[in-house]
Amino acid sequence: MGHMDCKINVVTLDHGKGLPLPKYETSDSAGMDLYAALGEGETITLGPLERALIPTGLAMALPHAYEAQVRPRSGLAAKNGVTVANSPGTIDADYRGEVKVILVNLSNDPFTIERGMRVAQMVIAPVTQGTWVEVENLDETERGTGGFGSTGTH
Ligand SMILES: O=c1ccn([C@H]2C[C@H](O)[C@@H](COP(=O)(O)OP(=O)(O)OP(=O)(O)O)O2)c(=O)[nH]1
Repeated sequence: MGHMDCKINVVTLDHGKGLPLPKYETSDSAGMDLYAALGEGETITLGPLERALIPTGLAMALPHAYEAQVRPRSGLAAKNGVTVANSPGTIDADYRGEVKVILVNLSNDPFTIERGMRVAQMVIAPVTQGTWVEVENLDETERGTGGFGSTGTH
């Protein structure tokens, strides 16, 4: 079965010019890696617990009822302790600004970001919007109000 297709209009911004568009690395990759669209020779160094907004050089128009999620790359997180501070970041379909990655360094060592580095990944997903139905009582269930570790304790 093929993947759902989602055509996304994209504009490449100046400082990202020359970088490839993000792509799926394998035929079944869920996310496309986002490149740091820093200027030629520009670097950003994150000290321990520091964060920064990393430009991707992309402005896009997702179709109605889609979103994009900015998620960490597991390699960066495991090797360098560098992750996405607001993970998953939410890109709304009506957002026309530059997509940015909020990277945070959770390690004890400084981490330097260079132009073209793959700093995060972006997953395209369909959006469901909920509609409230206000009622007096909720139906009864086996779980009831139990949560936060309530199962398996008796
Ligand atoms: O990691 C992210 C998260 C958000 N955005 C952009 C796209 C998104 O559509 C917009 C607003 O994001 P969000 O709703 O998460 O931010 P907010 O703090 O609630 O701001 P706003 O009041 O502008 O909605 O910012 C990014 O570029 N990267």
